[in-house]
Amino acid sequence: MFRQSSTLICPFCDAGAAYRTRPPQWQSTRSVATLHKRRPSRMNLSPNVARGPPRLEVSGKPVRKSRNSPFGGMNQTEPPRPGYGVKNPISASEQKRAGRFAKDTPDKDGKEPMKALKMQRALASVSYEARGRVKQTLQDLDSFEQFDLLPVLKESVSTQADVSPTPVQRLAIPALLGTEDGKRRKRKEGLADGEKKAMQQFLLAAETGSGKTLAYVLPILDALKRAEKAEAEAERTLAAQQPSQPHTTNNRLFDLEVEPPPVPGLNAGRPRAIILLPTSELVAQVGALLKSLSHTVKFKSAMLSTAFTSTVIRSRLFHPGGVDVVASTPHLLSSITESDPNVLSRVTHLVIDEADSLLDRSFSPITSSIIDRATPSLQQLILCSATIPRSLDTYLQKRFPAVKRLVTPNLHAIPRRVQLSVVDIDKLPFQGNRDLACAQTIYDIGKEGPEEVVAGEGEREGGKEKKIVVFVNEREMASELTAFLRGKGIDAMALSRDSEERGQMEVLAEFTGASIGATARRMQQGRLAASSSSSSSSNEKPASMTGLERLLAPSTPAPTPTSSRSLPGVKVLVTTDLGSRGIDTILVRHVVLYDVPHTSIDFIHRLGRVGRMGRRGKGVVLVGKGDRKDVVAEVRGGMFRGVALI
Ligand SMILES: Nc1ncnc2c1ncn2[C@@H]1O[C@H](COP(=O)(O)OP(=O)(O)OP(=O)(O)O)[C@@H](O)[C@H]1O
Repeated sequence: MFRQSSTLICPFCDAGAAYRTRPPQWQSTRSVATLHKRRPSRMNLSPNVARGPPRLEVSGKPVRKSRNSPFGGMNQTEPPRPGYGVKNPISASEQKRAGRFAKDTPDKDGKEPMKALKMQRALASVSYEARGRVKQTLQDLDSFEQFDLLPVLKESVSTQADVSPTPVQRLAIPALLGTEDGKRRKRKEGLADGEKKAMQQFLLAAETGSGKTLAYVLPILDALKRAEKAEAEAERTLAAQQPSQPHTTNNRLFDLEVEPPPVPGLNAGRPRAIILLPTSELVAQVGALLKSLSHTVKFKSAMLSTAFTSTVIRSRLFHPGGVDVVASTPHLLSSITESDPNVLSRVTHLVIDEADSLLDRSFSPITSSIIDRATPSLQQLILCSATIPRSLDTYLQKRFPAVKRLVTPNLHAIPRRVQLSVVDIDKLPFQGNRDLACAQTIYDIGKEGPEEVVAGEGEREGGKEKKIVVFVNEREMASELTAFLRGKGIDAMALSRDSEERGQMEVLAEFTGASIGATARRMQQGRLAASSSSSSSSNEKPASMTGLERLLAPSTPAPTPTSSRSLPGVKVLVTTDLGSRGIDTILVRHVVLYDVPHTSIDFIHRLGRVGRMGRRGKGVVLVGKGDRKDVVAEVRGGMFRGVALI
């Protein structure tokens, strides 16, 4: 029964008859039933029940019946809204808490959301359509023989890599040679004397460990050798065209014969190609590749970095025999060119390797000034990177809008052959102790079965040991964690900007498998010269010490044998971002991310130390309370699906 102002509506009356307030006979339901000559117990539903309750009105306005009452859901004449009452299997907040925030399922637009990574707005996007197009064009190239490279270069490649070219090499080599359309090399004959071809600009972007170095080194060497040949031919032609002057000679028979002054090496201090790299370690790595190629291709290379003394640097750069290719850090090269601007006067090829680092806010002014000063003679500017951050993308659009982008189909994707697992440090037994979780993870890896053996690697120095790289976000943490791990009986070494530069090459060589013989010896000589010129401090250690001995020597934090445990056959490198860029850690199968990386760029570079050149690899990320579990989940989801991170 509904009370409406002073009107009462009878629930038994089909017509919904209204009565005046408090009629005497409405003392009870029974009396009402009697009034209508019906028994409540035999009540039938009205055939008009589907019409719904009578429309209630107050002062002519409809009144909404509240559903928030025990009978609110009764007598519904319309179906409830779609999905009403259907239990959501996992609510959005539940999913978020569980760290699996619906990243594996596309949203309603069919796009992969990657919401957390999107928030970071770190990487420039490359359309899947463009990737697909590139993939198709690369299909037919499967041998170095198909490239228009000089035969001597093709031969030397077979000593470097006895296999087929990688996608980035298939893409970049023809483009840099100018033969990507299948036509013959474009010659410069059409140019008038002194006229210079417009500088070509390339961005070479491909996944980590995919052979980018060889992809730009081979075409550069090819160009240098061809230019050298062309110059020699031109000189010969010029000499042949010059008329012989017998009369003059006869007339001067009694003149004093004046020898032309000795021409100092024309190439001394004026390289034709320069490769800029962000760290001394990378200079050494690329320098080693150049050195090995120079044995067959015959050219002169020099590596310049602060790991060498100024005497060594000068003697290399200004060697009377000349220098063709220089690998250097930007700061060092910039300071050299301040005092000797001619160093850049003949450069035809300039490579900015790890361009995302070298053109970021900290490096950009110095790198840009080198580009500016080299531009007058430059034929090719090659930017090379494993990631294209948005900042680099914007820089290129503004500064080099004509840059040709050579981007491989798998750019920004961490390969599926790399597995990423997660260790929750808040759970037992770690209870938030990240150091302990890291040590236990290393022990777990150490106790796993033997590693996949790759042909040739077993013979390399230390090839049978397990190599693990641990990445930390803060460089102060590198030495702290190293000391902790040593205390737990783990053979750990630190590599960060705080570490002594001495010994870094030797430390890295244990993880890259690089021959530390000649290169390290040269670096050692450079360092020795430096140390002898500076006042010897009590911290100086004998030069004969190996990298490990140096690290273990008293001036560095000594390993505290607090643990009776030990983990033989495992070597650990604790490093920062310094060790994540470009270092070819080909012997490493495991990476531990002690901290959750700040951006997807860091994820790509750090996990890129494993899974290089088709190898398998494992990554373990330690996550705790304050960490971005959503980011980790998205990266894992992306890796699982084999899609590019954003
Ligand atoms: N065609 C090839 N076949 C097999 N191995 C190759 C080939 N080209 C290069 N390599 C080897 O692959 C390894 C990785 O090469 P490189 O360091 O140039 O990779 P990258 O793409 O520059 O990596 P990053 O982005 O980490 O700097 C090196 O050990 C190199 O010798």
